[in-house]
Amino acid sequence: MSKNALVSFKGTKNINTEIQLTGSKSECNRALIISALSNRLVKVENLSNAADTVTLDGILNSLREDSELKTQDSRLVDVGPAGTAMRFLSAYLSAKNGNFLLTGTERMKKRPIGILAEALKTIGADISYAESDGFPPLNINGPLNQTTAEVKIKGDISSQYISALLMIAPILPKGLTLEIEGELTSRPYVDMTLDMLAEVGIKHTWSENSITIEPQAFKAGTLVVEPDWSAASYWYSIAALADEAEISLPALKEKSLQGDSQIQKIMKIFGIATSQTETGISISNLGLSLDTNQVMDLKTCPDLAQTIIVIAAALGKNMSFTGLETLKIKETDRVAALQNELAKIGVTLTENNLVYTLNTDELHFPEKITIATYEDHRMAMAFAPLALLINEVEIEDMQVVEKSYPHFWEDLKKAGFEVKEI
Ligand SMILES: O=C(O)C1=C[C@@H](OP(=O)(O)O)[C@@H](O)[C@H](O)C1
Ligand SMILES: C=C(OP(=O)(O)O)C(=O)O
Repeated sequence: MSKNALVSFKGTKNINTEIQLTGSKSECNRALIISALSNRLVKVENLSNAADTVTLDGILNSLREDSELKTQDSRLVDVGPAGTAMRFLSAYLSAKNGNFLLTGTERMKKRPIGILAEALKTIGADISYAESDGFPPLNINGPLNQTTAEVKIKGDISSQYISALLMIAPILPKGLTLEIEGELTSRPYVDMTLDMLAEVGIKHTWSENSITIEPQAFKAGTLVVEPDWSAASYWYSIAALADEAEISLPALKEKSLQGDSQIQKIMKIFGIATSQTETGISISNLGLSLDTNQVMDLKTCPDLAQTIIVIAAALGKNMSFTGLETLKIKETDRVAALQNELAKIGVTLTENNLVYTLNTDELHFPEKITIATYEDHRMAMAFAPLALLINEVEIEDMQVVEKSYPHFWEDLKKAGFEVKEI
């Protein structure tokens, strides 16, 4: 039986705390794949305890043991709800020797992968869809026999397809040239992939829409993972909804590989200041609010969307947002989930020509609300800070946070929230 969290905050809403966040799951999952591709020449430091990272690490370790046993049977590889693991392993396993059935949760079977699978087939991979065309599970028979280095790939559905291909490019006999068609979504994640590859000696060229990586060897080294900026965003939310806040987040860097570090800039409009300290970053609520009458484009930081939209709603800002299209194919349809749950505080989020606008004219805070989480960690973490404004916030299926931030509830308690498991 899954448990719910009953979250409340008694007394003055002053938050003064230091929170040690776990490593970025995006950086970790790249580091693990790169380490495996380099035959462990590349080491990883500060591995996250995010369930998605633990899952990928476990899979890569067991594949390594299996390959020592030289099993010929098809191996079942189950990533659960981990999108990056599904996409990165599709490419990784295509390049490896063996037969695999790559699968995940029921939701994973509804998250498209056809663009990546077809690109892999173009370069010579042997992949077929085990259930529905274009979706996991995938049958993969590796290693691929590379026929071409050139592949066109749509950029506007998920950047994970592109990162997956870029990581295997150095070990392919012909390397890869990806021609990205349409607008590239979530671009900072592609930059992160290329930056991490560069750290271990892999060069690339990016000219107009084409990224090329020649066959080349990984250099020995250690990829040190920074704490997770997407997780940090919930502390910005807490700072914004509190009366006063001073929160230290050790080991985070103002200039980060993670695109979600742009939360620093975004939150200025809600009066939250960030400063780099010797040990990490520190955020504080200055009590000022800047102009929120702008349309905010979230295409480069989709994982911040729920945090920012819930903050704006709770502060009564009728803001507009663009770049939310990809939210529909994440852990849940995040737009629908936001619409359902914001309705519980009288807020609507409506779409017109791909512009989403909040209407907070009927905003109200009941004594208690119960938030459904739709198997989405970010629904739980984006809504829990409302306990600073609402006496009791019940978050359904509290363990959902494990996907990226297993200590979330413990950290809330540390900051003075009461969290009861019910
Ligand atoms: O490459 C990555 O680590 C990620 C890319 C993004 O996905 P899309 O590129 O599908 O938007 C992001 O939402 C996801 O949480 C992690
Ligand atoms: C979308 C996410 O993850 P993934 O695509 O890796 O499942 C996320 O963490 O918000």
